[in-house]
Amino acid sequence: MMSVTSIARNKVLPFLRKSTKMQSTASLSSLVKLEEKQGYAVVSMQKTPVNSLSLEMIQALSQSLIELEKNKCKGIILTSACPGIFSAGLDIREMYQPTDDRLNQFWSSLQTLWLQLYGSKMATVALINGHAPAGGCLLAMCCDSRIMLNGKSKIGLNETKLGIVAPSWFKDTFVNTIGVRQSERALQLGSLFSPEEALKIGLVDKLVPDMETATAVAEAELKEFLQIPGMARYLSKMKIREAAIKDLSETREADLNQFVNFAKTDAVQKGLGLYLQSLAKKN
Ligand SMILES: CCCCCCCCCC/C=C/CC(=O)SCCNC(=O)CCNC(=O)[C@H](O)C(C)(C)COP(=O)(O)OP(=O)(O)OC[C@H]1O[C@@H](n2cnc3c(N)ncnc32)[C@H](O)[C@@H]1OP(=O)(O)O
Repeated sequence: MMSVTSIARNKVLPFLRKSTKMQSTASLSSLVKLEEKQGYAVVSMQKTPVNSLSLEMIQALSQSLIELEKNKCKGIILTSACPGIFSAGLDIREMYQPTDDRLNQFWSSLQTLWLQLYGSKMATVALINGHAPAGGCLLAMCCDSRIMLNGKSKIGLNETKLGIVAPSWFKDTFVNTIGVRQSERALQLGSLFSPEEALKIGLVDKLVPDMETATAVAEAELKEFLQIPGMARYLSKMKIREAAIKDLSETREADLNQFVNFAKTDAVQKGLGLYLQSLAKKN
């Protein structure tokens, strides 16, 4: 098995682990690119056009983290290869008129990815090089630090604008990042923030003017985290995150049932259908 450190610089890592529920190696590796750098890896989402988090995309991200941790990778920069978009969040088509089996797999895979990334022993930096609504914002918040490209992109948990409700673990991640009051307001309003606004409320840590600067700043940020003794850094992170992680770990089944029942209601299905139409009409 190839290790992250043994592959040639910038070479794409194949996905090697097999699982009955997981997609094939070829389909997963086309969605996420892993590049080895000196002592860390860049994880680029490359599901065109908008890195929507479909079941396959979620599993590809999960699989990447499994491989990286197995290969003793110490840190990652999570970013996007899609111009102008970090991630458009959950693939709305997964929730619209789904089959029960697929909807279950979809949500359960998302729970797994959140538990992996939010609780990762690796140091994690999100390089948010474009829009990051809802699930895209969640992915970024799972990281230890967020660098955002300044410009027209927006970031936030906009679920209520779609007539859906961010689950407790989305809320916990938000509260742990920006605090209770800002979260209460932004969750209700489904606020999407400009990079400047996101910086002001602590949703992102640094802004960068262009991609060249972004890469350098993200690398420097990751190195700062990696200079700290790993166990001390990880256990300190867990002091903040462990309650939320424990909560979902202990209530996964109930959370899954709640999501499935909620997603299948007529009101939610109608709302998602209209939202999909409005996205399609734009083009
Ligand atoms: C009682 C309590 C119980 C609680 C339990 C229930 C909990 C349920 C919670 C579920 C949580 C959901 C979290 C989410 O992530 S929902 C998704 C939210 N995402 C969005 O709102 C983003 C929508 N997209 C956009 O705003 C824009 O696309 C963009 C990201 C700003 C990019 O704009 P741009 O102009 O560049 O691109 P287009 O809009 O033209 O899009 C290109 C094509 O991509 C399709 N698209 C976009 N986003 C999505 C998406 N999220 N899922 C699927 N498809 C998407 C779009 O339709 C275009 O497709 P087309 O080319 O075929 O027209």
